[in-house]
Amino acid sequence: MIEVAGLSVDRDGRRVLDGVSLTVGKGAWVAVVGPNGAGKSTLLQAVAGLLPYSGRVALAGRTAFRGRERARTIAYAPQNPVLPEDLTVFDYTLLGRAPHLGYFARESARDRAVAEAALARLDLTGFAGRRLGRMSGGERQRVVLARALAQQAPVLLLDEPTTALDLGHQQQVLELLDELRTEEGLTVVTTLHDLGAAGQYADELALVSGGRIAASGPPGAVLTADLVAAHFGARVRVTDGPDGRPLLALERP
Ligand SMILES: Nc1ncnc2c1ncn2[C@@H]1O[C@H](COP(=O)(O)OP(=O)(O)OP(=O)(O)O)[C@@H](O)[C@H]1O
Repeated sequence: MIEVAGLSVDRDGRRVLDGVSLTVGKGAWVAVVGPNGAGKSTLLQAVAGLLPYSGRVALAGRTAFRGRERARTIAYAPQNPVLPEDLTVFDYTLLGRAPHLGYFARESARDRAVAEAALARLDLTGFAGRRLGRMSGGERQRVVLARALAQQAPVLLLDEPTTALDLGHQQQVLELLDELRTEEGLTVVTTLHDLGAAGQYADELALVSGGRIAASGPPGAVLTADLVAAHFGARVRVTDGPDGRPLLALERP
């Protein structure tokens, strides 16, 4: 579903991604992990077509998109979105339907139903009439995810979708993404700072470090104490969980 080959990106004249290659199959969940400034968000933005790059990015075999076609293929939720403070939660979520509307067309009853369903999945039904400027950080983050879901694109690119969420909502969002890919065949790419969550949910991890892919593969191959020490400068103990997925615990140096 996503094929990235030899992807390089320069920002302010500095190479921040250098020859990155990554393949994500339909229905797969790849977690992009790595230290601060490694290039994770840049990778997602380039795949979403929001940054100029060199190299190849193909989505469902296509490299060129016209108009709103890309937005019908990919829903992207940024790490730090700028939200219009006066817009209501419902109207913001409804913006996710824009790629499906004809020019000058109004949203249909079905578009409104899709937006309502997305809000319900993120526990936000009671907030539909609230203005975005009056929401907490975690509530706003869930609204951004609701808008991405309302887009009904087959590929979800989510930059740190759980950072502002309390533990219960983190689990809810991660379970929801798992359900979307296993039951509806969506392809999911997330950046995740929480390596434990990445190891529990993704089927593959891509470790980005210094603008390159330093390691990739199933969670057990990437979440090793040595790789975590080498790329994050952190000391962790890794054990096998009951399902064979790695469990990480921080160890004091
Ligand atoms: N708008 C920008 N203009 C110029 N340089 C940028 C911009 N955004 C990010 N960078 C630089 O590009 C590099 C990669 O940044 P990026 O945001 O992709 O990292 P990241 O891995 O997502 O980091 P974090 O974990 O801190 O979110 C960093 O060196 C960063 O300073």
